[in-house]
Amino acid sequence: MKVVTPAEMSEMDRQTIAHGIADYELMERAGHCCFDVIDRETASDAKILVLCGAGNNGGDGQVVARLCFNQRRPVQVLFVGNPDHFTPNSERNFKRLQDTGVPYAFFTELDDNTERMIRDADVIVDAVLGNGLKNRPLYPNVAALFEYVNQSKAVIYAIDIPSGLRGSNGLTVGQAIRADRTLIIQNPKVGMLLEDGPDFLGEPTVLDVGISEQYTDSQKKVLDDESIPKLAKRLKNSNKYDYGAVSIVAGSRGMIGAGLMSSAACLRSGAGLVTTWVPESIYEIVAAQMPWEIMVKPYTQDNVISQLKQQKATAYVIGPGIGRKMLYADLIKWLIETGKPVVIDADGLYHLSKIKSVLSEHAGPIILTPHAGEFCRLCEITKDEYKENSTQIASEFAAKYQVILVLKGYRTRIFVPRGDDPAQCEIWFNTTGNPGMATAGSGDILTGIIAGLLSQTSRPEDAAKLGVYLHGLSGDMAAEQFGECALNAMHLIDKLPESFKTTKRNANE
Ligand SMILES: NC(=O)C1=CN([C@@H]2O[C@H](COP(=O)(O)OP(=O)(O)OC[C@H]3O[C@@H](n4cnc5c(N)ncnc54)[C@H](OP(=O)(O)O)[C@@H]3O)[C@@H](O)[C@H]2O)[C@@H](O)CC1
Ligand SMILES: Nc1ncnc2c1ncn2[C@@H]1O[C@H](COP(=O)(O)OP(=O)(O)O)[C@@H](O)[C@H]1O
Ligand SMILES: [K+]
Repeated sequence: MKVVTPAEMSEMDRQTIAHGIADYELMERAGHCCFDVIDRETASDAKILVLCGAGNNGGDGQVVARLCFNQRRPVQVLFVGNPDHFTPNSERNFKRLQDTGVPYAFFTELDDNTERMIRDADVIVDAVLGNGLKNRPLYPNVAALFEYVNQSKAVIYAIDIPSGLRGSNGLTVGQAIRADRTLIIQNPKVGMLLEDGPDFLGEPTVLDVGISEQYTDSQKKVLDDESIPKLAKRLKNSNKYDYGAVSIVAGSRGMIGAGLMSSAACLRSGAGLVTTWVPESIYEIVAAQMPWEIMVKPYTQDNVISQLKQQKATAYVIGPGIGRKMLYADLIKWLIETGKPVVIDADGLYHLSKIKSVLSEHAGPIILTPHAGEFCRLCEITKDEYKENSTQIASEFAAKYQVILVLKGYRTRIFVPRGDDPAQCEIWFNTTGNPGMATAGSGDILTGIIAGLLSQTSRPEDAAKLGVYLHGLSGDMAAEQFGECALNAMHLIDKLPESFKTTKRNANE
């Protein structure tokens, strides 16, 4: 399924209409689909209040109200928007609403009457602002209304997108409806998956109203059980060298756990051989704690490259827990020059940010796994610039440097460049994971998983996609067992076997 921007959604609407489905018919379908869900989930005597804007989102709301009324449900409409600005289809539905006899009122300000309407409602349907939201502050009376609605006890259903939430980036225009359920028309919008979007959305359901995603060339897609790549079956006639030898440069004094976690996750993800390189000063203690299967080797600032040269590796990791005291620029340059796949994470990204130009030319695949802060440093942008426009900036970065970018967050995105046009960059939005994973070491484990998979496939992007998906799935399984609060990074490693097994596409091992 594609993820779209509001502009791409509008183009899909336009093309679908141009190809023969009348816009009034589309609105009718959208309203019917929303009504079906609400009708199914709501007690027959629940008092329903539908808030309708002047645009087509409000038109969808009017259809819902009419259908509720026809089913003898207690329903009324509050118009939040100037009726002089009705779109033609809203206007047409307004006439039908009047003919049907649905009770309605016009909102002017938050007075006793509107407060009572909201207080009395069991269900509030938010159809004020949808895909046509513009990035300007709400009028103060509407902002006050939204605040009051958000405090109500009613179950809130948002149609298409919670009003006030920006479909482009998940920021609000200052205030937005905080929905319990969002009934998404046809395709998820980018902003539903980023920043505040998921918290305002509540529980989402995507409704198929017959708008076709073939009418957009959006390269943004949902990464789910259906779309994850498949690992090749292990041949009987194979040995450990067929599944890669990963060299991991990780850990420093005070941060020994990072290397342990990355390495253990890498091993669990199927790498044939894992060697972990640590500074001499922590060698003894790391070696004592490392799983038996993993080789641990010491290095110093002076001999690190010559040491690594002696060990044949099919993929490299640099970063988890390496800190900022030692110098890693030469090592990073050398790793990139080997032409082998390299995963750069955590403080590896800090060191990389000082020598970013080394990315300009590279032969082998590079996977970078920054969280938002690390990415901002790498791109020299502010947090606000990131929030406003992260999808565009990250596409440009991935295309410019020809790297696979794993941009971590609640819904981690994997950017896979296709040529040097950022518009062609594939963006995969992961669907697994939960806030319980916001815990120390969780990222180190992701890096290990990706490296382990990288050593078993010739398609690095597959390792990134599958790694992110399985990491999140392990997190969901751990949250299911322990709850989000008590979830620790090590639980993710414990759950890896189960997540590998239950992933449909890998279950035929
Ligand atoms: N055929 C189709 O296209 C289909 C569309 N469908 C539905 O239509 C929805 C999109 O409808 P849309 O394009 O009419 O825009 P919509 O979201 O109603 O908003 C426009 C109104 O909001 C106002 N407004 C905007 N920003 C504002 C702000 N910051 N603060 C305050 N007001 C603001 C704006 O005011 P104006 O800027 O004109 O003064 C105007 O009145 C989509 O989400 C889906 O539900 C489905 O039925 C399927 C078929
Ligand atoms: N709120 C959240 N919901 C889902 N996943 C999260 C959340 N916060 C963090 N994560 C995931 O946990 C990992 C954290 O990585 P990172 O910030 O590098 O942590 P660390 O450096 O402690 O290992 C990432 O994979 C990220 O996607
Ligand atoms: K809405």
